[in-house]
Amino acid sequence: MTAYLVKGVSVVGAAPTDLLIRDGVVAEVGAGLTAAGATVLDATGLVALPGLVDLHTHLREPGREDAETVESGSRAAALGGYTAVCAMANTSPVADTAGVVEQVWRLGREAGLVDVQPIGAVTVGLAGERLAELGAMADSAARVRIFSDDGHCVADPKLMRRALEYVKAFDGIIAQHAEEPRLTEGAQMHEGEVSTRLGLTGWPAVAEEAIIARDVLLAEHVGSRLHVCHVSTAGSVEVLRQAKARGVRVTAEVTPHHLLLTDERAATYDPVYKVNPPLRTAADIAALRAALVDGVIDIVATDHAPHAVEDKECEWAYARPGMLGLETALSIALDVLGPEWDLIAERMSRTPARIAGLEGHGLDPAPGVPANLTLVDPAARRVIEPAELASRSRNTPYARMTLPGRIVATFLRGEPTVLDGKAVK
Ligand SMILES: NC(=O)N[C@@H](CC(=O)O)C(=O)O
Ligand SMILES: [Zn+2]
Ligand SMILES: [Zn+2]
Repeated sequence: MTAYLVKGVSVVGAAPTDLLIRDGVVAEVGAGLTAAGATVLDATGLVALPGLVDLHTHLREPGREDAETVESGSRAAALGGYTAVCAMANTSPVADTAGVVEQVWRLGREAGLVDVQPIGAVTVGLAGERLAELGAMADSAARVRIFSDDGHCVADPKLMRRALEYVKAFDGIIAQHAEEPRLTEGAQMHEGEVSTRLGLTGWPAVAEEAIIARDVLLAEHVGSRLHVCHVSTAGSVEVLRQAKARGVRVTAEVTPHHLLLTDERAATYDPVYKVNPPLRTAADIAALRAALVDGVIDIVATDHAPHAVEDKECEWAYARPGMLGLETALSIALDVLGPEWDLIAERMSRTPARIAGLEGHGLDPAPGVPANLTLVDPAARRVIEPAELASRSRNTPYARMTLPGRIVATFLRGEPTVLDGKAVK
């Protein structure tokens, strides 16, 4: 195993120092380190962050390997600075049994680029009718702790209650895609001025807010853990703020795209901007940013949703919702938050690792800590070229945009997965 001596790096924004990475851990931290035989990396001007952790990734394997595989998604993640991702259950077949979650977990191990933690489905086939084998998935080799029907809402309140009760036994979490389906029938975009102007059926904010309000009450009643996926409205932030103030065990995520892009993008009719929940208004964005800073929203999660060309390059109404996120998330966070390294580390690494219970992740580089970390060049700017992405899909909403920040290197347990901005394997 090669040792790496990282010279002159700023650890989470602190004064420059050196890091010695050896035998899978950060062996030493301090100025003027030397180490015979170590590969020296000049990290002048670079910032070291704990490896990023994504609580919400769609890897599409099994079933849609043309859009993404565990391996291609893992490579995209590593290039984005991630060392761990949680893989959503809406694959084909659905990850609703011990067999499927173990398959995804094993594929992640074989790829060896990030730790892939499968999320299990809440209901059989995501159909919302009966609970999947939550206990068997929890007891499997994949040790599933987060369950989600993401892509669909667990709309039945009784089923949601039973799911929350069931996972309480092993301190599991239900991650809800909050969308009251009766309020979003035929919806194509955010319901508001722009949808009226374009004549497209709207997806009202209340469809999200009503489910979050219900679910925080259910979680409070049961005393169980709820996680809210891709929060997108100012009203949702207020519901979460009140719930947290009462001590409800709820955590919430926001995506990079909901922090940056508005519903005005739909006026292009380019389906790359079609996503669930839909892009909202500038006022929503302002509320989401403030909530991310004050902690009402706990984390940034990508909702990386790769789609094949035929599912995206078609008429808006027929296009699948979703956009890529892994390779651009850190850049969007930098753009939105500025070089607030401690906040970025908190929202993109430490807190998601803690929520998901991922051991060895989300820890700042320090002596003895597993070397799961990423090196960022904050001064670099890059033009996003879809064809250059490692994802098998091309549906990035940031095509040809110039974004700040570049991932220079990523280490997983002391082994580089990215060096000099390129994937190592
Ligand atoms: N976000 C999306 O628009 N799409 C996701 C599903 C989801 O996250 O709801 C997908 O699987 O493509
Ligand atoms: Zn969703
Ligand atoms: Zn999703």
